Amino acid sequence: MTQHLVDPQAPRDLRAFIADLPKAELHVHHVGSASPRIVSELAARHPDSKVPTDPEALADYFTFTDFAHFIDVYLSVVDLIRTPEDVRLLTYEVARDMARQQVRYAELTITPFSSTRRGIDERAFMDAIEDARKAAEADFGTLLRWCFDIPGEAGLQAAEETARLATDDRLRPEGLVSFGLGGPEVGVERPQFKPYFDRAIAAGLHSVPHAGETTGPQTVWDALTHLRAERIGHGTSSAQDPKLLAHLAEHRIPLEVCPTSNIATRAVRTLDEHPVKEFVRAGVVVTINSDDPPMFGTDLDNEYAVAARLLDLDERGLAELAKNAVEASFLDAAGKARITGEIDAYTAQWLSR
Ligand SMILES: Nc1ncnc2c1ncn2[C@@H]1O[C@H](CCC(=O)c2cccc(C(=O)O)c2)[C@@H](O)[C@H]1O
Ligand SMILES: [Zn+2]
Repeated sequence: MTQHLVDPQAPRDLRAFIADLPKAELHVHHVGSASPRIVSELAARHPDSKVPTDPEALADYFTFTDFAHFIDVYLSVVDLIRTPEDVRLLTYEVARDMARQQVRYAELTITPFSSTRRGIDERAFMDAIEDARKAAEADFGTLLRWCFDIPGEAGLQAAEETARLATDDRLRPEGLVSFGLGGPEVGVERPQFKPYFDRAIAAGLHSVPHAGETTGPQTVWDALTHLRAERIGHGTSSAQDPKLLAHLAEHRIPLEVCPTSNIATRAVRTLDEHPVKEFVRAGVVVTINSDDPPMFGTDLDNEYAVAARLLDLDERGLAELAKNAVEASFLDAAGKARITGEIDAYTAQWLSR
């Protein structure tokens, strides 16, 4: 792992504030959220897997030479999920880990194609995530919603399958709110996915592709123009194009920024070089997210601590960041008002101590 949990440079008091701050997370992957505890449990069920279960060996296994290496390792964890019960366990336990960090609402990016192509029945898959969503809401008070993403590198057959699973009324899960596109960007041009995004948008889903994580600003333009993106996953390279930054700011297209992820996959060299400051300076709506937290040795609290340092934020600034995520989410108005109210009440109470 490239980074120790909880940014050691963040003041202790600010870390305590973050720990209990009610939060929303908009960019976090389902399989990429499997903690060592969850990985161990899945590996015990499937002992032929090459994924190590010992936490120290796992930390080493989760150290990446580049983005392609990260995807290789990611897919080995995907291979651990073989039955609907694995899917349910993963989803429910991920919600438990989120609730511990006071995450009230999360849009979890799920790649159903990866599961159906590995032989999990599509109906059973949908039932497993929905069952876990309802149980997590009842048991932990964390609301989960889904973003189904196309693994772009797997080609148009994967796009077709993902669009079908997301738009077929008999299959489409109640918690599904958005449609995405992930995986490597090099050689995976965004415009080819337009027909699939058109179908998803026509079915009432929001468009949230990854773009500008591992390629330049043209990919972000393509996501906006061809895929009608309402938010951008990462968008890191937008910083290279002032016109793009102005466009994102003017149209209030939020960026889902995942600082530690960008270091772990070597998309950005060091945290201090991360362009999040430039986004804020340009007036772009920034949300802070964890992406694949255990794989990157982080969690959402740590990402807020990193953001506080990079953006020089106090408690009020952190509360604004948390509210950005609620506002940029696809939760209904009443749900947004409730969580925003909780953030304000918590912050006021903290500052009046
Ligand atoms: N930081 C990230 N940036 C981008 N994506 C990320 C990130 N983190 C996690 N992902 C996930 O990785 C998946 C990629 C999976 C993939 O490429 C693939 C290719 C061929 C076959 C198969 C298969 O399953 O058989 C899968 C994406 O769909 C996305 O959900
Ligand atoms: Zn991602």
